[in-house]
Amino acid sequence: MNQSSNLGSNPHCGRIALIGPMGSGKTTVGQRLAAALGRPFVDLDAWIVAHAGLSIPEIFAKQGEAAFRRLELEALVSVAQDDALCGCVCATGGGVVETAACRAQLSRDWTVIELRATVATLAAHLAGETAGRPMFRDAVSVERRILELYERRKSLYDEVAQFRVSIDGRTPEEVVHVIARHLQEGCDAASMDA
Ligand SMILES: Nc1ncnc2c1ncn2[C@@H]1O[C@H](COP(=O)(O)OP(=O)(O)OP(=O)(O)O)[C@@H](O)[C@H]1O
Ligand SMILES: O=C(O)C1=C[C@@H](O)[C@@H](O)[C@H](O)C1
Ligand SMILES: [Mg+2]
Repeated sequence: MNQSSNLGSNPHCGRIALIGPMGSGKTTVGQRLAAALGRPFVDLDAWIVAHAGLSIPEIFAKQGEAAFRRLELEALVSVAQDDALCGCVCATGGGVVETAACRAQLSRDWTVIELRATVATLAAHLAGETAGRPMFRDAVSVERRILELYERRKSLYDEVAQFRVSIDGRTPEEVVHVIARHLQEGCDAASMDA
């Protein structure tokens, strides 16, 4: 299924950014969506790790969260300016919306799609994977931290997202299908999927 020819009518339909909390499937869905659309895929977290030569926990530990957020902005801007990544699907990090300049960049140059999930779904997806993650450091419980982060970021996701997809009870392939259909409709459909 190569649908890239259907995406030209909307000025934002060049680059596609997936946003949403950790564990919502941005990387998993992003890879599959890019393959389905015949577009390049880029994962912002992986881009940062490759360019910094450090893992994300190492960046947080050695340079702090503010430095990570600067790298995240640098990564987003670089991807947006890279001709080889024209029309790419980009899986962002869960906290990309915390930086105002990232939100401005996303609003200006990207089709932004938010993946939404309940705390239970996110916790299930992250099971066994939260131990080394900086945002789960000192967390009382995984569920509590997921909720805290979501409450802090909810309005920020809302500010930049043009379309929202609930992933609860859907396979990655089903999520891809919902997004691809929305893009095919020229991004004009309702802002939340049915
Ligand atoms: N719709 C889905 N159904 C079932 N499992 C899923 C779904 N989406 C993602 N997963 C699983 O959840 C886990 C987290 O997915 P993924 O790494 O894609 O999330 P992410 O949003 O990129 O997270 P992060 O912000 O940490 O990068 C993976 O094990 C993945 O296989
Ligand atoms: O939610 C967050 O703040 C983060 C999410 C991950 O994707 C990484 O970008 C990093 O661990 C920070
Ligand atoms: Mg990811």
